[in-house]
Amino acid sequence: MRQLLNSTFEGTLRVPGDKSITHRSLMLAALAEGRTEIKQPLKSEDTYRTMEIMRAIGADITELDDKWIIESKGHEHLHSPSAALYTGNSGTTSRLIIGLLAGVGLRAEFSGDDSINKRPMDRVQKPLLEMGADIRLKDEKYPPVHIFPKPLKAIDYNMPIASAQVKSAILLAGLFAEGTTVVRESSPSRDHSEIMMQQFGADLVSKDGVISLEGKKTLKASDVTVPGDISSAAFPIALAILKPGASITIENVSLNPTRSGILEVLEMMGADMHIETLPGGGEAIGNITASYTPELRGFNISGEIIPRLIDEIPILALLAAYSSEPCTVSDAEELRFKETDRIRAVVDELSKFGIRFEEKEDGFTVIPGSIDSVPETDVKGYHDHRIIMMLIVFSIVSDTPLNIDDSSAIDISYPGFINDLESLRKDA
Ligand SMILES: O=C(O)C1=C[C@@H](OP(=O)(O)O)[C@@H](O)[C@H](O)C1
Ligand SMILES: C=C(OP(=O)(O)O)C(=O)O
Repeated sequence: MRQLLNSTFEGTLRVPGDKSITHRSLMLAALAEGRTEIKQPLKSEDTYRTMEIMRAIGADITELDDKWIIESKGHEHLHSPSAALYTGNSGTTSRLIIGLLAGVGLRAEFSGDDSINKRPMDRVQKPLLEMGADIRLKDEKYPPVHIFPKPLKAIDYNMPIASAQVKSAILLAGLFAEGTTVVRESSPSRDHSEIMMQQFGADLVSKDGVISLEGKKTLKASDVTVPGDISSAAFPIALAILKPGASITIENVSLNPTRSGILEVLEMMGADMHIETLPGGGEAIGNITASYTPELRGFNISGEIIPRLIDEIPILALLAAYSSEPCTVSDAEELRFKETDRIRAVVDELSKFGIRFEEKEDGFTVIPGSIDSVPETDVKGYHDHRIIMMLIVFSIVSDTPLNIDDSSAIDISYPGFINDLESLRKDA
């Protein structure tokens, strides 16, 4: 990483495929009858956990260089796994497979790594119990999760939190339930499951925050081309904005409005950024060019935008530290239930450099003007990919080595991160 210091960054990049879309395409391909090609999938720790689980329940998956081919005889031919499943560090795998396994009517048990085994699963269990599922949790909240086969009936569910993982688990179960499953959201969370279920032939309508899905319909295989992940793109974009002389274009990245809240905040901050939308159906895609912006304005975000940028808040905190005005994030208590408590992690690590925060239960305010000199410092990554990549961007922007205890978790979502930055490096 030290080779990235004292450089500037210029050029064009394609970030790896979208993690949320890759997980869902593996799951829907396993449930559908026929052959699905997933083009440009994200090959990362988290998506391999989903792949292994789809194999363990009977999907036939071939990995080629630039695509995965999934052949399945449909959900009726899937079977209970012969051993306990492992979801690693992946919240999306863990939450979504509860809905999928209960929906198909399989018997299974799973747990994950130390972080997953501390993340709440009762948020998914609750609506599924209402559907008639039999799901048991450790201490009524955590993995190991045990799922037993039971017939399901549709429910009408008001989402108590904005969570695409909970919504998707209900919809995956609803595919096989008797009746019409309805999910009501007050703030829109990412809608990849809805878009992809429609593509695979589900009878699903989504309008004004109400999603209705008819149960007991057979899915048909359908090819998926995975766009670049805007959550991964956020790191080189932030680098471009903060690093004098930098200008980076990210091509072919998801611009789905339920994911692109970060771009709205960068506009509020007055970042030098140009967005070009590309034609196509389904998921919105485009190219983003971001360039060094010497003066950044503040922001104050809360409410409906939060789920649309939830994974970008660690890197937004770094951008906020370089702003000339206060920056406030509220209504983001969900950050405390991610790979680590991301509010604590951001505040604890960035405070080491004199960056001043007012921490709240549901977010923080960053006080302007607090960065002056950045000394070489030991920092912690908490085995959280988003925290680690934020710290790496900070190190590069400040031209200061930051000694991160362990960077291996980058592979959870963006295995080629350092190489991609290296490819953009121009010696200063
Ligand atoms: O459904 C998904 O693919 C995801 C939903 C979000 O989690 P929540 O549903 O817990 O908000 C997000 O933080 C996570 O990275 C991926
Ligand atoms: C929170 C994340 O993922 P997951 O919930 O799938 O572990 C993330 O990718 O930032």
